[in-house]
Amino acid sequence: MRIFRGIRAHISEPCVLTIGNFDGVHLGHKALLARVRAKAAELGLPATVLCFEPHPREYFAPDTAPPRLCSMWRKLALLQAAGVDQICVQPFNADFADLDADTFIRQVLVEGMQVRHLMIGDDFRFGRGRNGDFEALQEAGARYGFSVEAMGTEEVAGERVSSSAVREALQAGQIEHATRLLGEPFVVEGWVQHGDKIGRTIGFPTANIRMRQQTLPLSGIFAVTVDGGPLKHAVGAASIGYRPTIAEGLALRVEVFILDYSGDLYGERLSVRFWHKLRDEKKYDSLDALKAAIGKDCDDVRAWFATHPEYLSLREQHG
Ligand SMILES: Cc1cc2nc3c(=O)[nH]c(=O)nc-3n(C[C@H](O)[C@H](O)[C@H](O)COP(=O)(O)O)c2cc1C
Ligand SMILES: Nc1ncnc2c1ncn2[C@@H]1O[C@H](COP(=O)(O)OP(=O)(O)OP(=O)(O)O)[C@@H](O)[C@H]1O
Repeated sequence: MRIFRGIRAHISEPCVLTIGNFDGVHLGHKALLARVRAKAAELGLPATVLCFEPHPREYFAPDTAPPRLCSMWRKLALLQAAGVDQICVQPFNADFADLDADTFIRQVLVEGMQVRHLMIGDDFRFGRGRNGDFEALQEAGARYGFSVEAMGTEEVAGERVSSSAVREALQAGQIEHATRLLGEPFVVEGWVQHGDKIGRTIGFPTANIRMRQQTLPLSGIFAVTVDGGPLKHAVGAASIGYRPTIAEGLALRVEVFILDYSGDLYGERLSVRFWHKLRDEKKYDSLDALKAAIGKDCDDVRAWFATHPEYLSLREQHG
């Protein structure tokens, strides 16, 4: 898969194109990408994605933009797995945001990307003030010689699949629903770093995952599986929170206690898959009370996996 930064960076081939943020690469995105890939094969052209960095909402409202579902690296890996041939990552800056719909079509789609067929979602809007729509694209396509196709809405149980819906499910603790929308469990990936080494003193040493971002779309205590280093589909209890029992005002921490494992994971890169939320984080009166709570969490994790055998086949698929 080829990756370009910016539309003027030598995309010299005509292509079948789709555009969007693709945060999380959920089932709606996957359905759209399957259509793009099929059309690209039919026309003998590369299946191409144009996405933006930062996301437009992060550019316009950095303080209120929602947390990302995945890192740029994971997005690229998921797009590659979906059969995309090339990706153009366009910096979203003041100049780009200011392009009106006509200029966007001419400079970006026609001259920059050399689009021959454009596949978009049913709600796609573009250009300054989000003024451009499907009709504008069709009209321009007739003028410039490209075709445009809008994909019908991809739904799961009557609900439109969207990155926002996945975020809302995660925020509400409806992890199984997020899994249905994504088509696989939500993942946090990162390197294991040193924590405060309190966990081992209460019998629950944890792998602390280094996070780049300071916000995540979910919080609390979860049943998870962990892959990476020596671990393959290891079962664990994960905590995403601020550890109020230890002190006030601590930074957000993602940590996992891996059941039935003892060993050194420092410096390993782990993927933590979230299957089920057990509870919210709590401030306990003592470390003993915290220890008892984590012990119960581990029992609950075992019980959850024991009563949900379907996760076994899913973790084989997505491990
Ligand atoms: C399954 C699990 C549940 C946890 N629940 C809470 C909690 O409810 N409240 C809290 O303050 N900390 C909670 N923690 C975080 C602990 O405070 C943390 O693991 C401990 O401080 C060890 O930190 P360290 O890895 O830096 O040594 C939880 C951790 C795990 C693994
Ligand atoms: N459920 C869906 N059905 C059809 N097309 C979709 C669906 N979800 C997204 N798309 C399309 O995929 C492309 C990329 O989507 P994008 O990531 O920008 O939006 P989204 O997933 O709807 O996220 P958000 O919730 O932030 O709006 C767009 O063309 C969009 O219209």
